[in-house]
Amino acid sequence: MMQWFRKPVKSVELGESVDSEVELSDLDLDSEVESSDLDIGRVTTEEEISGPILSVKEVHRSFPVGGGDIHVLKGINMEVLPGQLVMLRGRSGSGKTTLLNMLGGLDQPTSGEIIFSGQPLHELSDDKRTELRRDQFGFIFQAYALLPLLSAWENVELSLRMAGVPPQEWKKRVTHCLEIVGLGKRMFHRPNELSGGEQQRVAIAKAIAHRPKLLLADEPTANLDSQMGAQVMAVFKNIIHTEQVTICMTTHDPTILEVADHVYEMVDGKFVE
Ligand SMILES: Nc1ncnc2c1ncn2[C@@H]1O[C@H](COP(=O)(O)OP(=O)(O)OP(=O)(O)O)[C@@H](O)[C@H]1O
Repeated sequence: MMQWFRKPVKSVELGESVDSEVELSDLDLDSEVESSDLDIGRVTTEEEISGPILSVKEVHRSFPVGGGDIHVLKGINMEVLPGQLVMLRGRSGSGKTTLLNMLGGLDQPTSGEIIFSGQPLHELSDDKRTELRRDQFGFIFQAYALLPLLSAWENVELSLRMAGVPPQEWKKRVTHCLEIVGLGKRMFHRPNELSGGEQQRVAIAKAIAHRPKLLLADEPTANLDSQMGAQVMAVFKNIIHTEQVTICMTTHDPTILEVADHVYEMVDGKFVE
């Protein structure tokens, strides 16, 4: 059995510099987890001591372009442990999104292995990968992917409906998810009645509603100012505890790196130290 340790991380300060658009008191972080828990000491589960949730071995990805091949990923190796927040950092075009798509089963490597919770993603049929994505993965993209005519509540409910969660569970789960992202008082607002940071937090609630094991986020703070970005990161740290989710995300933003358990620096399709 492999034992692992969490690197102590600095949590995002939630109580400072409140701006007018976002009420930080909305963040009900203390209802289920003490703020001090954001840094340290939580109970290690059986799964955590049993090894990585995601294991990537020698992954390459090429795309056919104009009669030739463009080699985008050039031998990626990584391991993600349950409950970690892992960031992929690198310049535009370095291959971050290509890798994230692969980790989420949206694309297949040209060669190499991706093992998720013991299952070889790279060998699964399209149908099996679709099923896995629906049940065990959550996705957050830069553009919030919220339906503009639906309220925050309805947007989150829709994702439960699509995941096949029984209707009698929707109300409790939608309320819970919106509360843990700090939107208990904004549940019936439509996206255009919310700030960018709030919309991104609805997108997080939507992505975790069906209780995924792995959350994949592509530049989740890219369109946000630094305060809103910090709030999104605080929500990420919180849901790792409350929802037992593992998070892999891409970023350009050097100011949020300190909340990561591990940062992989990507240059031209490879990780560098
Ligand atoms: N389907 C594809 N066909 C051809 N080339 C592709 C394809 N997908 C990605 N690429 C190329 O792979 C390289 C890496 O793209 P990728 O989107 O992964 O970079 P990135 O690091 O996420 O960049 P950004 O930070 O700008 O989003 C780019 O040069 C891109 O043009």
